[in-house]
Amino acid sequence: MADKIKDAKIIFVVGGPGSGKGTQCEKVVAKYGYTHLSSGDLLRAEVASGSERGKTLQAIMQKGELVPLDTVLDMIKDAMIAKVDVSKGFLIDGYPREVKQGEEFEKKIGAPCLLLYIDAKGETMVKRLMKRGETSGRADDNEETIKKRLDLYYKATEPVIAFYSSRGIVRKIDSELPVDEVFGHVAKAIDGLK
Ligand SMILES: Nc1ncnc2c1ncn2[C@H]1C[C@H](O)[C@@H](COP(=O)(O)OP(=O)(O)O)O1
Ligand SMILES: [Mg+2]
Repeated sequence: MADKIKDAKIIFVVGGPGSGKGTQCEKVVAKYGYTHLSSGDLLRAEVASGSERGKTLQAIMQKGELVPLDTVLDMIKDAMIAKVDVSKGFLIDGYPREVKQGEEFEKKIGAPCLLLYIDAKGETMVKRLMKRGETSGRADDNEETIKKRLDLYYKATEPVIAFYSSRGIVRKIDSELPVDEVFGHVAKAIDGLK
């Protein structure tokens, strides 16, 4: 099983909260038959299940902090194994948040062939999240937590981008554009994969 995952295409999708990662991943799934795994969605599903682990996670996420590395990674790996036979590849959305997470992912699962850096301005992300908060029901889509998530994002993500840039696999995507135009650039990056 683990070997099969190694043969699959793995794309990291990185960007701030509200930058449009989920929106673009959905479109990639529809066009390319990839499996979309959002670390945030996996964690929220665990919270919704009401398990003990879910309760601990909820407390961390409500504060806008990062969940322990091994927890996220185990959840991603389990989800990948479940889908490996029916996927053209995997979109790992919202991960890695830190360089260390990326290194652990490669040790336990495999190496990414592409990192899509979904880039929007801070003010744009806040606006989109406030709007999403009206309907998302997400405990972290409120103004105070949004600010914390953005601060943490900027601190933690810049080193991640630098790390993978040095490998030449980062494609920066301007996510200020309308959704379909953003997707045009995303599709170009994926079509460029061998
Ligand atoms: N290019 C774009 N232009 C306008 N709105 C966008 C956009 N991409 C996403 N949105 C909207 C959809 C959501 O309500 C909100 C956040 O998008 P999302 O895909 O949930 O972000 P993320 O998964 O990165 O947190 O912004
Ligand atoms: Mg998302």
